Amino acid sequence: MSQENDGFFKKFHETITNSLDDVTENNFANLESNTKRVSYLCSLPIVKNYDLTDDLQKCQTGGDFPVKKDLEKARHLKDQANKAVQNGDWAKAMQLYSQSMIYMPEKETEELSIVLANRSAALNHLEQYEETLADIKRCLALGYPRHLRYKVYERKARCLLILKRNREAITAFQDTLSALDEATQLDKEKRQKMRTDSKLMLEILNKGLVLAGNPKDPEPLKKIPPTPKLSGKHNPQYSAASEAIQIDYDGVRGRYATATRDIDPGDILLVERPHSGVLLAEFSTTHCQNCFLKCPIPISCPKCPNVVFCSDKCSNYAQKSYHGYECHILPLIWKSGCSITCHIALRMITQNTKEYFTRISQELDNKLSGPYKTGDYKNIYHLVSHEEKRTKQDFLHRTQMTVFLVKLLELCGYFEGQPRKESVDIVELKSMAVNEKYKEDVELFGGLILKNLQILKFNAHEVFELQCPKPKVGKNIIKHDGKSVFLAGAVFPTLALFNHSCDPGVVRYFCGAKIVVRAVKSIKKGEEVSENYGPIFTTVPKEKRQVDLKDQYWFDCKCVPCEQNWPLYEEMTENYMRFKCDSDRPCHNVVAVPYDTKEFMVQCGLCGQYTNILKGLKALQHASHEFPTAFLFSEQLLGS
Ligand SMILES: C[S@@+](CC[C@H](N)C(=O)[O-])C[C@H]1O[C@@H](n2cnc3c(N)ncnc32)[C@H](O)[C@@H]1O
Repeated sequence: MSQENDGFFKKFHETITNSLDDVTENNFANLESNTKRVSYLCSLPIVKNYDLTDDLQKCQTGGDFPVKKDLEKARHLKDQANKAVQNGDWAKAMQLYSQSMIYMPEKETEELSIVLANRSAALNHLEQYEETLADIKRCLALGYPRHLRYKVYERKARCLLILKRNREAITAFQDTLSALDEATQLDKEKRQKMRTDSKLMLEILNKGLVLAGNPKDPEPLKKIPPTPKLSGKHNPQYSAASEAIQIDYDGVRGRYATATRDIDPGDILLVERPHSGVLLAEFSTTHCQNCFLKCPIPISCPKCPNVVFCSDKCSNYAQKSYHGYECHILPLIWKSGCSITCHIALRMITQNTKEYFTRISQELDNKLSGPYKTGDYKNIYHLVSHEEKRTKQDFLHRTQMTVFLVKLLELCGYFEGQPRKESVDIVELKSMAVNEKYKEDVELFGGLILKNLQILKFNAHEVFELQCPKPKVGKNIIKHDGKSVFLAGAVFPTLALFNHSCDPGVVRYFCGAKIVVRAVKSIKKGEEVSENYGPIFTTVPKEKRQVDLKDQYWFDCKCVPCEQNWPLYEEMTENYMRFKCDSDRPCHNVVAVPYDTKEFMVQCGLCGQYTNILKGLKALQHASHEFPTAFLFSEQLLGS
């Protein structure tokens, strides 16, 4: 994935890089800490005085980039939705009301409540009863006009009836009756009819409840699929992982996972939510900003039209942590063209308070102790960053990104400890200079962001959504044309402790933002449990795998397929079986044997020794019984 796409950051990077003289570059290269690197770059006049005005003006006029709420647009969309209702197109109406809601300014509470009430009617027609109830709750909370409330109470009562929540339906019919007293604009006859109907329903429901022995209402339906559970108990030290895994260490490979017991194919070894995860800009109004689930019935942000949420829970969480700040700067992040990695590095800060980092800053360099928790930034801070191997150019580039991200933190109010009230005008980012009064904040948060950027290169994962159009059903087969779509980037601190193999023991997939890691083969107690960072031996030649892994993750892969030079799938013909040379001499050759051979001792073409193939055949038979599809799928790490 490319580091940046076109945007104003690229120009900033090129200008600064080309303007630094040798002395300044050497001064920078001699700095020994991230804090010093950021402070130094921030103090350079060329950086402080860098003028962004022109670039930003261009951004503002370039295309329909949504930045602020827009009452006119919201009203237009509402009118369109009303027309769709008249045509009986409830699905279109639902979409248009959702769009209207996204653009409606927060202060237009009554109009917003009407849009929500209308959307609840569309949802009711679409038989989305739980969602209808949720919108009714929201519209009432926003102060839906009293003289209209009878409509939503009656709708609520009928939804609850369908959901067999009869006790709640009784309350809703009672509310309908009370609301009818205030329905001043409703035709007298209609009002009377509605009153009679509601009373009748109350009578039937009350009698029904008594006859049934006053049963409790069923629980509301939950639509989110349950997250798979770990096989066996949680590891007491690494609670996102199963007890079947432990984390070991050696001087060459660093930390890596090993099996504490025999692991079977299909075992779930890890289920982890991201420490931080960021949705790509192109999915910001189709998927939940917080959990990445698709949002056919979105909830909007009260302040900006740039993101949507799938539920009040996700919305409340995001508003209270990162989105309160990012609401102001998201358009700037996207327009800057900086990578998703930069955004995750920033999110790792905005999701926690300034006080949190100030409090833990003294402990960050201490050795890790206590349970390893996904939400604990201290664990992130200790992930591999290969700081000692970095070049001056690498530091310079990442420090420039940091300068920009620190500026964004200033703009959104982070250094003041709370999100700013008024929205940021894009031209406020006139230069990269940060107010002198935030000098200490620049040091602390600049240092952390620069560290985050280094860590993310080796430890972030791409988050995918599996998109499956309707399966094609043929004679005796069901064919899915599913494809993985890159949706977001995230860092999973426990999974980040797994090392790579070109013949991995696990695959990973996603349930919303949570990652699930399952074994794809038998792994014996004491063996390493490796994941795959992208290149797999079956499809990528050894030379390319070695180069890519060295280039992106800075290690020499010595996994078995690399050491023994296993062939690609396409190089394997059905006419030959392949066996590792099993001679007593150290030989890495793979011996090709015709499948119809009558011999069981075959001679290696390299060392001349003989290998007994019966042992290998037996192992092969055993493995194919246990788990025939070893390689379900594997996605790349984010590496940038
Ligand atoms: C995601 S981290 C894996 C955990 C890491 N070993 C640790 O100590 O935290 C990726 C880094 O681990 C190391 N690594 C991963 N797989 C490796 C392997 N097969 N052999 C040697 N080092 C490996 C490399 O330094 C790589 O940049």
